[in-house]
Amino acid sequence: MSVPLTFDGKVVLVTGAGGGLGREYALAFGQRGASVVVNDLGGNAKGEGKNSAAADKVVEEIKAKGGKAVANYDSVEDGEKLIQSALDAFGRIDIVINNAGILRDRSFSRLSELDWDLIQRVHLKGSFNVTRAAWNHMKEQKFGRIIMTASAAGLYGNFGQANYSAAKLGLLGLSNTLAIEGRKLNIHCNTIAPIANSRLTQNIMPADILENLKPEYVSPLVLWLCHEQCEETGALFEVGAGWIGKLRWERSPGHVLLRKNHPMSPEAVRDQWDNICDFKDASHPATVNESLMSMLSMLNKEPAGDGLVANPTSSLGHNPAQAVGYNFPDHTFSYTEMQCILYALGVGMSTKDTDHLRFLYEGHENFACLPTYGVIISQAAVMDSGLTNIPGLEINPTQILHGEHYLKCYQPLPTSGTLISKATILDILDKGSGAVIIINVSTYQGQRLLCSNQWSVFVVGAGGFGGKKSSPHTENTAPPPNRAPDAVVVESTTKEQAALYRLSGDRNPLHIDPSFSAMGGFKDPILHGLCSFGFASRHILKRYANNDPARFCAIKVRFVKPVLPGQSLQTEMWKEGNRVHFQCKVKETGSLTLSGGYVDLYEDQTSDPKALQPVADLQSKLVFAEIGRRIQASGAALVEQVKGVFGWEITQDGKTVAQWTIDLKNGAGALHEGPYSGKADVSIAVSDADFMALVQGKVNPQQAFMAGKLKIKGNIMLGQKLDIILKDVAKL
Ligand SMILES: CCCCCCC[C@@H](O)CC(=O)SCCNC(=O)CCNC(=O)[C@H](O)C(C)(C)COP(=O)(O)OP(=O)(O)OC[C@H]1O[C@@H](n2cnc3c(N)ncnc32)[C@H](O)[C@@H]1OP(=O)(O)O
Repeated sequence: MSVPLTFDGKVVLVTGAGGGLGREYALAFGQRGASVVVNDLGGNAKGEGKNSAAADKVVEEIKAKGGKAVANYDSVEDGEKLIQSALDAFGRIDIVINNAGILRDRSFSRLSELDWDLIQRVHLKGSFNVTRAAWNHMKEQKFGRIIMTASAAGLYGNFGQANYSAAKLGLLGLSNTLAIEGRKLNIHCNTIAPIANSRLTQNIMPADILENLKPEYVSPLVLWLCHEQCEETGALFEVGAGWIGKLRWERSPGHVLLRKNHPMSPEAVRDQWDNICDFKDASHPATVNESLMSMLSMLNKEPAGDGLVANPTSSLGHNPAQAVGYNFPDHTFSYTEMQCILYALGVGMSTKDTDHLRFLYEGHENFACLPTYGVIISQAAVMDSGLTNIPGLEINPTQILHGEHYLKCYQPLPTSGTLISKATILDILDKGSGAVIIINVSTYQGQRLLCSNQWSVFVVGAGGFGGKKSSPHTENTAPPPNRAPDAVVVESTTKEQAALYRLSGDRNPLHIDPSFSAMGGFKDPILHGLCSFGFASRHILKRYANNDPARFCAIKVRFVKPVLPGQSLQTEMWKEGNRVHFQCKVKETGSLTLSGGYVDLYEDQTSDPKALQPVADLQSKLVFAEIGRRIQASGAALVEQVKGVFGWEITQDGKTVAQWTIDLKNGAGALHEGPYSGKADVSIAVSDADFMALVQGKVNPQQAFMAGKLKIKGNIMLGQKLDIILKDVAKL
């Protein structure tokens, strides 16, 4: 035998409980252990008069059966008083049954404003007042059950009941939203439409069924919906004569009328009327999101271009030009080795590739940060302050796509540190189908510029504001040479690629939340553009720069089509001097996703020392800069562990004129000098004469170092693993 449902310890308020359905609910709750507040004003069906007898009688009935009950005679318009009765008598309120109601039936032409107002005040506002007074108590105790009473007149309409129908369907709307707001608080709200013996039913139902329209056939549903075991919320039931049915919305698949070259017009609606009203393949949206998504899925079936929905309502705000020159607040970004590793995983690196280990393992002797991590640092400078708070701009976040990107690296990124970024809106372009916001971000470590980024943010549907079409400030893409690619790499992204990539910082819901991406016009969340960019750039770094981050100078690309997590990326590369042109396709579909891309590489000095260019007249014009290659040193076994390659570059008028590298594979005696303590910032010391000889390529830097003519100066702490970062080049 199943366990009976009881309500011990629970306090129930039933409004309009002096007779009919309300009385039945009150008795049933009382019988099953609940403490009951029996509310009834004691007026007649039209809401006239007052009489305490009805409520008192029900209280007595409950008590006679051993139950607990008190009476309340207030109008539901004074909701606070009803709840106060429950608190005064029983100390809490758990369940509210909004049942009280009156009728003022008249055909619509005779309906007065008073008829309208009275009905709204008792049914809709009364239920609101009572429920709101109970809400915070339920919220605090994390339990609440609420019933709203609608009616078939509200669901379907009924002659002479315009006021009543409106209030009854209004209660359903109220209940739907309370169910959403209460879900996390364990407050459930459901609506019932009891089928009563009325003029409506009298004409269409057989007499034996009408006899069965008894209140005791409704209360079991109400009790179940109010029990703590019941999970149902936000639902609507018709109930009567021993039958219970659940209702939901049904929507026809509908028909998209707006197409390229086919404007919306009343004639188009007329011509498609049958299709609009055809319920074959109907859907049953239960939430706003579901409703929107099924609508968008219809739109996506239409050829609106690249899977995107035309969005004629998107705009860029009242004064886009005002935003040009806007400076975002300076942004501080701190990160550790772990974030470098997380980013490397996010752009598809794997321990399956042993040469990826230097980006995935902080203990690796050449552990490094991928150069494209610079995009994450720069993005935070914009996103942390937000694109939606810029004076003059009003951007719909669901319409933002990454259009193009340019990254220039001046120094390899440290594997941890605190960097400062400065971001500015450089220009805003009107591209017709969208607006492009160009944002420059420069990232510094102290005073040294490490990298700069140029973001082209495409706001779909926000064009046509009369702005300029192009900007002299933008870095341009470059088409690939007209020949078959020199190299092709195909690599699969995973289904979780976007979920993993976003952990590095780009939390745009477009890449994870189906309802958000649906609002952007996509069937499924799409991969971050910069994730595909990360894949492609490391394909090039591996193929043409031996995975050496110090050789990565710059990258530019346009995002032409979205990629879905799980699709494979095919990077096609063409080498032209120090520039590697590239483009990326989605292998499964063959469509181009990254176009006009290029990576510029710094000269390779490690493999070909002879490539060092002698420079004639540097004496007074040298600008020193370090290229920041890192050496790892650790503890007692310092000599063996100080391995690797380091180097620096010299620039003249902002251009690189010489780069040197030194291989420490054979030991680094100079590091043995001095007390090993303190910080690990070091500099290079070299004499004037040796310096010029080095610059002119007359001396091999490796030999100069081994001969002690080139020294590393700085302190190292024993017993700790350290990154030695070349800070400066100093002349002795
Ligand atoms: C700093 C923080 C900012 C954060 C922002 C980024 C946050 C991220 O989380 C968001 C992402 O990662 S989104 C994913 C990556 N991006 C994409 O998938 C976009 C793919 N591209 C498209 O869909 C279309 O190209 C599309 C929709 C962009 C354009 O298609 P259409 O509207 O059909 O345009 P079309 O008719 O081809 O061309 C019209 C004019 O626009 C120019 N244009 C086209 N694609 C562009 C693009 N990708 N970038 C910039 N400009 C672009 C065309 O050149 C043309 O202009 P003109 O007439 O002057 O030649």
